[in-house]
Amino acid sequence: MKVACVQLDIAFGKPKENFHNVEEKVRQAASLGAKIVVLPEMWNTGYDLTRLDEIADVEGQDTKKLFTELSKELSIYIIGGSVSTKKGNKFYNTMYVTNDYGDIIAEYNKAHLFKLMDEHLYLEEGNEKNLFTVDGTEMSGIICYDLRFPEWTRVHALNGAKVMFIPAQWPDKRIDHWKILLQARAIENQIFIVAVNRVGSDPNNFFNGNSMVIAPWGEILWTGGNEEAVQIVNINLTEVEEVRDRIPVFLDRREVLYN
Ligand SMILES: O=C(O)CCC(=O)C(=O)O
Repeated sequence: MKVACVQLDIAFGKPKENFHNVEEKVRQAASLGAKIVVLPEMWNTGYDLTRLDEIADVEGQDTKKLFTELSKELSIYIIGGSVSTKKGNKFYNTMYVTNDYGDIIAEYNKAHLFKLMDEHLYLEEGNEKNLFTVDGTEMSGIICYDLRFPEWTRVHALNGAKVMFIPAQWPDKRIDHWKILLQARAIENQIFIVAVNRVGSDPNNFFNGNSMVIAPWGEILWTGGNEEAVQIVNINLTEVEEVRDRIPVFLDRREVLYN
């Protein structure tokens, strides 16, 4: 299955520019043969949180329109990273997922808000898991800081996810944590991890990419550099069962000990 990681720079607080860039890159990914296209976190506005009332996507309308149209036209799944949304009078960090017919098959609000970037002051946290099916295979998506909570990844794996997508705006100063945690989550859950970080900078942080695709045995299939990139990576889904046969972690769990 061909997955495209779209590692983007993001224009701070400028949704129009970002929509333009995203459309161009998604088209490029499709032309390279991608079946699934993955975007980074909060790509519409960046972390321009004080202006959300002006710039967040109201009810996700603009994002949903772009994704449904592109997915249908190009016959691709879009794992839409995330966008800042306004739903009712509240703001969220929201992932939309569309299938290759242009239907929205998932909508997820980031569950763990990141205090170091003031998310808790402006955004509401989500309370639902995020599971969806791509060509018959169960997959899932969490967002950035969610990665630091192994129980959150585990609960998705226990619910059948064989691939986990993780869009992010993870700053360069903690990029070692990003790489190690991604690899650990792949190995401990015996799943594919497809993690897409942004590049560039905003008024508070520098982002050096290092998007990653990791196989269930822990092999790193691709690591991005620190510039924009549209990278196709082929993942072989049968590896999940092969790895689980080799070391049957899920059969050996002792649920009774964990509460
Ligand atoms: O956990 C981290 O170090 C980074 C998290 C983050 O940047 C985010 O959740 O937006």
